[in-house]
Amino acid sequence: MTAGIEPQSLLKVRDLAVVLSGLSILQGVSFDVADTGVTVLLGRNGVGKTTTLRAILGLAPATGSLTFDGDEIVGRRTHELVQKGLGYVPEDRCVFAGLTVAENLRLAERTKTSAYDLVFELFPELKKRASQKAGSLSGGQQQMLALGRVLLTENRLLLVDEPTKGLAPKVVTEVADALARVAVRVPILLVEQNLAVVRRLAGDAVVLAAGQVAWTGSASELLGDQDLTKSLLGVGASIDADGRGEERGAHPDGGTVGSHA
Ligand SMILES: Nc1ncnc2c1ncn2[C@@H]1O[C@H](COP(=O)(O)OP(=O)(O)OP(=O)(O)O)[C@@H](O)[C@H]1O
Repeated sequence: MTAGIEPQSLLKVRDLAVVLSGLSILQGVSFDVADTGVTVLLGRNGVGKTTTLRAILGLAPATGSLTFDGDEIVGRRTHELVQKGLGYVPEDRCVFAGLTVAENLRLAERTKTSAYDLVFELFPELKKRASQKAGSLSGGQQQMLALGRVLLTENRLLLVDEPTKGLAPKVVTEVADALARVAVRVPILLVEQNLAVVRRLAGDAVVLAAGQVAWTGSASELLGDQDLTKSLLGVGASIDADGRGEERGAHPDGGTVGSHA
């Protein structure tokens, strides 16, 4: 960070509540997303991380307050939020397998001045593979295509859900490097279970537990405290072959967040 320039809040989440199928999924969630770098949303399986991203995007019915770039956006429709500069990379990436890389990118164009130069600078592989069917890309390449799509337009904030899930360790590192390059340009609210990736990327961390905020602070502070990490996330572990961990005691250098205790 440049001396004297403090990060500002780009998104203020206050008292966010979501009820789905009669079940209270989020109860009074409040946190800030800085206007630079990566803010990571952590928590054990099923605590409401994806629901939080979906509520911000107007994809889940929410009450409370969401102030984005100074405007109240709670209850706004998703297409309006996309026009305001919220970009979403969902967990399943949503690339069109039967279309080429170029066609997938073209579908994301919103203006004539789409930022292809930036996308190909960050992800040269996408240019090389422009005529390849997206379904035949590796998992990591598909993730880069999904990131490339949200970078084509001038988004103010990217919401990225578990981009390294199911990827091999080497590819996890590539995707983490890609996210680091992206985060220099656009702030990211990231749901990520792999703590090595969190350590590599995150500035601020928000930990959810059972639909509420259990802890906020810096990611390095959280991961530097093994007892805290273990109590909040039930972790840690060394990374195994598929990049996921298993619980073997608290070693937050690697490992992935566990299930509910
Ligand atoms: N449409 C729905 N109807 C009812 N319950 C839902 C619905 N969608 C999600 N849930 C429940 O809400 C809770 C939070 O789900 P969510 O996907 O937000 O958790 P998460 O923290 O992202 O989990 P994971 O780490 O496993 O992806 C879960 O118990 C889930 O079963």
